Amino acid sequence: MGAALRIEGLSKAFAPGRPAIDDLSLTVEDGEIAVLLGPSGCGKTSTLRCVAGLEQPDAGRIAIGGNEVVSASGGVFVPPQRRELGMVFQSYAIWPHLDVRENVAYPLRRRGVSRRERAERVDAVLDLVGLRNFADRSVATLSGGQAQRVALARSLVYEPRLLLLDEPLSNLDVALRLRLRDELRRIIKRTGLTALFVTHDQSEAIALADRIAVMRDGRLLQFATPTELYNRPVDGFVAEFTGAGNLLPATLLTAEERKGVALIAGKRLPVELARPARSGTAVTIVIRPENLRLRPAGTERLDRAALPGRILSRRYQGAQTSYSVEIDGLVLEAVEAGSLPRFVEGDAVEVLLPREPAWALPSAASIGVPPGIAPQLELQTSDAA
Ligand SMILES: Nc1ncnc2c1ncn2[C@@H]1O[C@H](COP(=O)(O)OP(=O)(O)OP(=O)(O)O)[C@@H](O)[C@H]1O
Repeated sequence: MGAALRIEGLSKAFAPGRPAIDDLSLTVEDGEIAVLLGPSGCGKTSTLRCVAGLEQPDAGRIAIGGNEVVSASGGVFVPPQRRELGMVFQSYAIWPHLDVRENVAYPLRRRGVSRRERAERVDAVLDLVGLRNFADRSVATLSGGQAQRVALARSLVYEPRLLLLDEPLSNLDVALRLRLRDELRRIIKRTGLTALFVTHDQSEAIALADRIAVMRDGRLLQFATPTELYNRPVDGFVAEFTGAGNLLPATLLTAEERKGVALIAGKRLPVELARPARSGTAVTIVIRPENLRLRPAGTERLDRAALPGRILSRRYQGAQTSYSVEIDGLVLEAVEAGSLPRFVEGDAVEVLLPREPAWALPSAASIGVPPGIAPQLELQTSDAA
């Protein structure tokens, strides 16, 4: 028994020279929810369709549960109906002339499952998706969220080897989408199924996934847990695509292996390096706005991690307020939780940098600080503790 899903060297081009999928490799473990995340046109749906057997790749291999279903070079192509997959799409695709129970029972009827077993399995799966009381309702009378749960129940009822979901929540209103995404994770986890889920919505990916695969231009940039991805993005694109982030230019004062100290707005900041780099190298520091703290200027002794600044603008968002803060020529974004904003435009504030080392990416260009400059820069910090 191999991994639940193994994709190796997958490539597909619909037009010459413009690959929709570009040498993509990905392994999804048994019982894992993997999410393909990326901007429109990056190749998420094409990848899912290759796994489903709705598209033939130009190169690469796909194995489901250890069984090869596609090998472009080996001439293997198992048709979709023999891959034992569950599929849920944006459009619910349920039969309008059948009631809820008949819709969910349909795949079992097609597989020749007995009437009695059908009834038991349909009841169990309707319980799971919270639609037991709707079993005899016509699907025409259901809300969007209920209809999508019927589609989900129908794809779960025959216990597929792999569940494929393509933006299944995107037709629903915001409140329902948020509720159903949490429910969806709970339901999939209770069945123990392996799932591959496509979305362009980073908050949906973070809430649903065990691991997220970020794609751009057909390529896989990073495949990692939501916390790893959010806190240790491999590059600026992943950092920005996974949520708001401050990408700040800085210079490494010291560096050893993956640890270092960077100079940012005249302050020394401990950093963790995405890739080993030498002192004097230009880096980009990634700090999430919610990891910065604000306090009124002059309330306490200016300590090592506090940067004096001024509020440029604020955006009140109800549960939180976002601030743009100007610090020594840099503009930082900071977020404060709570429904009452504490600062107004023009306020003098201090920005407290996180205590734990900040994440530093190699910058495209190194500014190459000449030897001897770094110690001088260090002396400029008012309180180099
Ligand atoms: N059948 C097709 N014929 C021609 N080009 C296609 C076809 N399907 C996809 N493409 C192209 O391949 C690229 C990847 O498309 P794909 O649908 O996989 O992206 P996606 O990441 O799922 O985007 P979205 O989030 O908008 O659905 C796009 O440039 C798209 O235009």
